[in-house]
Amino acid sequence: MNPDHNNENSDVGDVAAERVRIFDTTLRDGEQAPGFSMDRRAKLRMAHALEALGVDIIEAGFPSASPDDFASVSEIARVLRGPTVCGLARCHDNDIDACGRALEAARHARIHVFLSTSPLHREHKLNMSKQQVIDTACAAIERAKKLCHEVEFSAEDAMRTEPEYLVEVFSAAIAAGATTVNVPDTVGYTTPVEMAERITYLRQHVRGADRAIFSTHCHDDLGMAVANSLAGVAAGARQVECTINGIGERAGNASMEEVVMALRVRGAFFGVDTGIDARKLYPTSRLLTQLTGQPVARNKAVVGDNAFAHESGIHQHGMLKHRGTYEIMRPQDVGMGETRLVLGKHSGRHALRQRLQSLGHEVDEAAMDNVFARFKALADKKREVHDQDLEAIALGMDPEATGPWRIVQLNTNSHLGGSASASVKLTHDSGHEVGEAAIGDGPVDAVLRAIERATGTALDVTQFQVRAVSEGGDAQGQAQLTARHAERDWRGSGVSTDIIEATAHAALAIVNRIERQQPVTPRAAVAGL
Ligand SMILES: CC(=O)SCCNC(=O)CCNC(=O)[C@H](O)C(C)(C)COP(=O)(O)OP(=O)(O)OC[C@H]1O[C@@H](n2cnc3c(N)ncnc32)[C@H](O)[C@@H]1OP(=O)(O)O
Ligand SMILES: CC(C)C(=O)C(=O)O
Ligand SMILES: [Mg+2]
Repeated sequence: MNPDHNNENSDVGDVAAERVRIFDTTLRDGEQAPGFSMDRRAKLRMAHALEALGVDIIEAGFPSASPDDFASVSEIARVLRGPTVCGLARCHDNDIDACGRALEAARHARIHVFLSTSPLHREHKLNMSKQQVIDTACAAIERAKKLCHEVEFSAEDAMRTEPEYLVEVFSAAIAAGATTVNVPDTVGYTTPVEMAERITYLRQHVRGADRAIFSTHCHDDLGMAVANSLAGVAAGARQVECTINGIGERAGNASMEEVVMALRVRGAFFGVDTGIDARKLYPTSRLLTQLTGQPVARNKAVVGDNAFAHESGIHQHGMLKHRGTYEIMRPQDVGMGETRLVLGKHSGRHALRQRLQSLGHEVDEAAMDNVFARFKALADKKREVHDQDLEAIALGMDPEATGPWRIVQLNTNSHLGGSASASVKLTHDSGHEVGEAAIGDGPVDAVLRAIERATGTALDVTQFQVRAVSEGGDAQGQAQLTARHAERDWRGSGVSTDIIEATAHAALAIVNRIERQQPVTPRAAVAGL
């Protein structure tokens, strides 16, 4: 690789710019954690999303780790034209050369070499003296520099390293050609005050500090990764290493969405911003959960399901008066759709009335007490009260009623690589029994079709989710279905040790709701079965 070919994206000379570079390591540190491995296709998909998001540097992998990681880094380097593509290397000639080869086709490339500097790591892991660490790091940086103009050096376990020694390490690293010096809190041990002090101290004492970007790389073992990264920025760090959803070794890395939104929402406090298109944060987070199969917690900041959802009556009342009472950013700012006022046992009359009005039900003051009491009674039993439940209450019907349809028999048959068939026998409260069979793309589809035929109710399924609600081989599965019917969304759920049966119960719950709220002549009655 020509070491000068990527000069145009160089960090050097740009130190004063008040923009914080976002260095994404989802595809390296993020996928290093158990359960988060991604294959080449998944990594490439993620890399495109990160490019669209506007990250400055993508750490695409560790080329020496495996042939697939090498191939992933090469491919990402070849296809991405915007961000700098970076590969990680130990201070080993083979690692550095492999990194250089993997990045050959990159428009903007960076080799990231690292070596531990803390006493614990020097003594027990590397068996190196202080001077050997400096010499090894410098030799590695010089080798990398011959392959690539941009070289980052990380002092692994920097926050447990003697500060004066760290000054010597970084001074030597910059003299050897490092353009970014990274200060990792590898084990998530530090605190925000210490991080700010350390970055300030290093910027004051490292020789050649004005020729390099100082960077943070924080882990979340004590839940302070984002706070520590922001403290580093406040003290002058101009690169933050982070990951989508905060994935990474052990408890993870600093979460990109949190860092980015903190810098944006508290822009006046920090006085710096990033180049991230924040409206793509949520879609990118969702993509990662799909590619890894690892969901984020409901209460995760910025991208969790509850980040913009309110169930408590007092908060809902405030939100109805002024959004700013309980939200410091809008869900739209991070690409997440609308704020949700979820009705549950903590909700009050203001939110209930507003939702009923939006559903077309004006409830006068006299009737409201009764509607509210029925709503609370139901909410005590259910986690969330849905629109259909509210409609039933508003119409004076029983939201907990079951039937009229019930399952008597269910059989499914599926063949590997082929279609599946299902047959159902249902009874109707009117006394009729009806049996139907259908084929489909898999047993779930076949069962849904058989139920549609048997009940005469068309279900256009828009969402389908199955999750375990207990543990072990005999775990209960809960199926949740949302279906479109008569221009409305209808929800139903079913629980069984057999997920196909759970699905059938969920579908029937929807059909029953539709029938109870919009009484139709059941097919059984029409057919006279
Ligand atoms: C803090 C971090 O996140 S560091 C990055 C961690 N990521 C990974 O480890 C993922 C990828 N790693 C791998 O696939 C493998 O560990 C490989 C291919 C890199 C190396 O595998 P192996 O050669 O079998 O070594 P192994 O992983 O068992 O041990 C690590 C070796 O690297 C050495 N080492 C560790 N860090 C460095 C470094 N920065 N520079 C030079 N050598 C290092 C260790 O001392 C040890 O050396 P030894 O084999 O001479 O005892
Ligand atoms: C390789 C380095 C930057 C790292 O991941 C760490 O120290 O946590
Ligand atoms: Mg790390």
